[in-house]
Amino acid sequence: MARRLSSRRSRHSTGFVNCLANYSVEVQRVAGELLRAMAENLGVRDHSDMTRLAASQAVRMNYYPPCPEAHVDRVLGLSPHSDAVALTLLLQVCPVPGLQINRNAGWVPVMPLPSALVVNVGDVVEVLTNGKYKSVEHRAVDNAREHRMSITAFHSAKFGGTYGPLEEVVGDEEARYRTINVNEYTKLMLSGKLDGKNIIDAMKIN
Ligand SMILES: O=C(O)CCC(=O)C(=O)O
Ligand SMILES: [Fe+2]
Repeated sequence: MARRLSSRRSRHSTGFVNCLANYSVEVQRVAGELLRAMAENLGVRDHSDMTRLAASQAVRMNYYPPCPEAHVDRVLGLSPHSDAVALTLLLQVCPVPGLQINRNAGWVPVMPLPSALVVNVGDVVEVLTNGKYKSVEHRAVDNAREHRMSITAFHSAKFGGTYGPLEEVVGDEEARYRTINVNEYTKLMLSGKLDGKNIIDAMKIN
């Protein structure tokens, strides 16, 4: 009996692991394609200047239990922040709304659409494009009666290179952000807390 249970459990977890592995590969491919399209849109000749921003990936599952105290002034699922990575692809797993973006100083809900991915421009894309693409500040609110789940796939460059405004994009303008090595940037990212656009503020020149 115990053996049957454990083999069933391992069959289940194999299914889960395979499913997650396939999902992460496909989503990483989509992130690369989106970055390629951005490069083209910005006139960046070597697309790899942008596509390298999807070379590494981290996947996180967010679970928000029902919260009777849910009220934006008292309890939040996730505090306002921009993603400090390059590009986030987010799947809202449940039909329960919760994600909101900051637009014109107000919070706008992003309603879940079945099978649709939400794409969040992250701080690293803002830096490389010298602010032509801006990272989006967002937050998650809890629901009083229903639980909610989201899966976020964060994309960044591999360690070893640098993050800084691309010369081709800056052109005759001034670079508005510092250039920093990826390892240093990652330390900065991991040492900070979720607090609005604090990382991009630290990257701004002046
Ligand atoms: O749950 C959500 O919709 C937002 C998740 C999020 O912003 C994050 O994981 O960084
Ligand atoms: Fe986020």
